[in-house]
Amino acid sequence: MFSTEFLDIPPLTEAAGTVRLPGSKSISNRVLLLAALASGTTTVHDLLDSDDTRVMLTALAQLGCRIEQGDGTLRITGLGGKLSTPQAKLFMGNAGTAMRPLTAALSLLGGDFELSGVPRMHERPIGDLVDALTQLGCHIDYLGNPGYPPLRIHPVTLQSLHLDAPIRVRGDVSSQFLTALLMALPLASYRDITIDVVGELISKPYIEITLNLLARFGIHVRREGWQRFTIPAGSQYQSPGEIHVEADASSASYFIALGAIASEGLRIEGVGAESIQGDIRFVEAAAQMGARIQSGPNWLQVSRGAWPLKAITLDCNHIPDAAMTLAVMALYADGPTTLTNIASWRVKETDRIDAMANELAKLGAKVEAGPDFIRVFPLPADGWRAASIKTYDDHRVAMCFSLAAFNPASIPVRVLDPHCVAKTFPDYFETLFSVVKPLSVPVICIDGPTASGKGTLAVEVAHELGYHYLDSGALYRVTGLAMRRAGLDADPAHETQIADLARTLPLRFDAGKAMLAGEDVTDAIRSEAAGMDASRVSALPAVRAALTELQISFRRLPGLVADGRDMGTVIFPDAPLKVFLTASAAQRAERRHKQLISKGISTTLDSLRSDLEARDLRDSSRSVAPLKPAEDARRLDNSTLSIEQSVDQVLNWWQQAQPFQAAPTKASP
Ligand SMILES: Nc1ncnc2c1ncn2[C@@H]1O[C@H](COP(=O)(O)OP(=O)(O)O)[C@@H](O)[C@H]1O
Ligand SMILES: Nc1ccn([C@H]2C[C@H](O)[C@@H](COP(=O)(O)OP(=O)(O)O)O2)c(=O)n1
Repeated sequence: MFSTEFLDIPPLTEAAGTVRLPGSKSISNRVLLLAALASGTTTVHDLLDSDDTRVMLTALAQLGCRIEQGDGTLRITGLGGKLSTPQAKLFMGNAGTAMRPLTAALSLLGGDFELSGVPRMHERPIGDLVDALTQLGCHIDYLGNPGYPPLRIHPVTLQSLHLDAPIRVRGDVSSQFLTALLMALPLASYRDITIDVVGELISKPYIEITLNLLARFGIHVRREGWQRFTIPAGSQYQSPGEIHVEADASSASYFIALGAIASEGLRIEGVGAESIQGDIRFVEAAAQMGARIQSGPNWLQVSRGAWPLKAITLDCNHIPDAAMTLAVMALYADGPTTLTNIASWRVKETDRIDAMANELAKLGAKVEAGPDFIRVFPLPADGWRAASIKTYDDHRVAMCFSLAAFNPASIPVRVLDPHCVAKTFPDYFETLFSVVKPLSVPVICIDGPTASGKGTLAVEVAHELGYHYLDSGALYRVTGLAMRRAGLDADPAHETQIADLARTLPLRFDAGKAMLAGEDVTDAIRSEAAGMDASRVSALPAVRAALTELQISFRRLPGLVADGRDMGTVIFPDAPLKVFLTASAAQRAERRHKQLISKGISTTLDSLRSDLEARDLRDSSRSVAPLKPAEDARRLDNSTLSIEQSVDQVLNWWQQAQPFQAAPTKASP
C-alpha cells in the first residue's frame, strides 16, 4: 500500500495480464456480522483485509466473539444471539457497512453501547434507521447532532418490542438501513416480523446480497416486490460452517474500465457472471460504452472494443458505487455521458457528485452536475491538464482517477492521499501497476563518491515518493563477497569467473536486508574491506556488464530512485533527474566513521580517510563507467546540509520537473 502524501502515476499506454481481486467489502462485513450473530463457528475464506473489515472485526472481538486467523482464512465463533460483553464503546471509522448493521443488531441484543466514527461518519445520516428502531421499542440516543452518529444504545428486552405492526423504514436514502434491519430482526423473531419500505428502494442489488447471505445463515426472508419483507417466526441464525467471499465487483469496475480503455485482453479473476453482487452489472454499462467482455462463473475477460468509447445516458441506481468509474471513462467517449439517479452519491464517504465534478474539472473536463446526476463531456487530446487529484478520503475517487493516466496527452496524474484505497483495496495501485505498461518509468539517479550520503538520501526520497530503491553499490559489494568466498581475486585473470558469479547471484532484497542464498549479508557487505572489494570488482568491465540487466530490472512503476556511481551516466541515461552528490573528504570520512562505530565496527578516522580517497581515485579513474557527474546532473554538495535539507532539495528539484502546480509537500531549504 502507498502511504505517501501523493502518488504520481506516469502516463500509461496499455494493459495486459491477469488480476486477482480482493474480497468484496459488502459481502465481507455482512458475513462477519452474520457469523458473529450465529451459533457455531464459521470459517471464512477470501475475506477482504481492509480498513472497513478491520473496524468490524475489532468491534466483534470487543463484543466477545472468538476470532482466529488461519492460513488465508478466518474463524469466527458466534455469540449465538447472546452477548458476553454487555457494554462497550465501539469505533466504526468511516465504515457504513459496520455502523448501520451493528447499530440495529446491538439495539436488539440488550446491552449498553456507544458507537462513534471519524468526523465524516458523524455527517453520514442514520436517522431513518434509528427512527425505525425506535418505532420498534429500541432505545437509542444521539450523542451529537440528531440524525447522525455518534449514538448511545440502551438495553431493552425483546419481549418489550412492538413487533405486531409492520416496521417502516425509508429506502430512498441508503439501502443499508434495510439491510441493517434484515440482519438484526431475526434476533427477535419469536413471531413473524414485517418490514415495509417507504419510498423507492435504492441500491436493490445490495438487498439481494443481504437476502442471499441471510439464507446461507439459515434465515429465509419472504419478499413481496421491493416493498415488504417478512422474517418468519422462529428464524434462527445458524453458521453454514464454511463460506467463501466473492471478489469485489465494484473493485472489478476499475479493471473492466482498464480493459475497455487500453487492453487487447485483461483477465479479472474472483468475480464473474454468477456474482451475487449488483455491481457486476457494471459490465453491461461498460459494454454499452464499447468494452468487449467475456465472462465465466468467476472470471471476466475484457478488451477494447469501440474507440473512442461510446457516450451513454444511464440510470445508475443499480450500480451506485461502480458508476463512479463510468464518470472517468466518459473522458474517453465520443460525446457527453450522463449518469442519473445517483443522489446516494451525496451521502457516501464524501459528497461524490461534488468530488467527481471538481476533480474531473481539474483535468480540464466540462462537467454539469445536479442533485442526482452528473454529465461529463469528453476531453480532446489538447484539453487535458496535469492535475493533483484530491481524494476526499474516498477510496473510489482515488481508484477511478487512476484511469486518467491513459490520457492521449501523456500527462501523469497525481493522486493525493493514495492510502485511502485501504478502505476496500489496499493494494489497488500495486495491482494496477502489475498489468499496465507505462510510456516510461521515472528514475531519479543519485551518484557520487563514497560516504557522500547517497544511500541515505535515495532511501528517503524513494520513501517520500513511494518509489522503488536501487542500491547499486550493494550489488557490487555482494559480488565482492561472493568472489572472496569463491577464493578468487579481483584481477583480469578471474574476470569471466567473477562476472559469472555476478550474473547468477542468488540475491534478494527483503525489507531493506540483502539476502544471499537465504543468508542475511547486510552487515557483512558494509565493512570497509567489503567496500574496497566492491570497488575492485566494479572496475572489471565484464562484471559491470553482468550486472546491467539486473539494475535495469529495478525500473518499475511507479518510479525508481537509484544510487551509485554510473546511474546517470550509463544505466539510466534518460533519467529525468540526476543528482551528483558530494561532500568534502573530511566530512565524508567523519560520517563514515560515526556510521561504522555506531554499528560496532572499530576503525580510525585516518585509515577511513585514506581508504575513501583510494576508493574515489579507483572509481573515478577506471576505464568503464567511471565515477563522474552526468552532463545533465545537478550537483549537490551537502557538506553543510542536514539529511533533511538534502532530501528537501532533491524533492524540490523533482517537483520543479513535474507538470503539477501543487507545491512540494516539504518546504525547500
Ligand atoms: N547530509 C548529511 N549530513 C550529515 N550526515 C549525513 C548526510 N547524509 C548522510 N549522512 C550520514 O553519512 C553516513 C554515510 O551515508 P550513506 O548514505 O551511507 O553514504 P553513501 O551511500 O554515499 O556511501 C550515514 O551515517 C548518514 O547518516
Ligand atoms: N553504480 C555503482 C555502484 C557502486 N560501484 C562500486 C564502486 C564503489 O566503491 C563500490 C561500493 O559502492 P557503494 O555505493 O556501496 O559504496 P559507498 O556506500 O558509497 O561507500 O561499488 C560502482 O562501480 N558502480
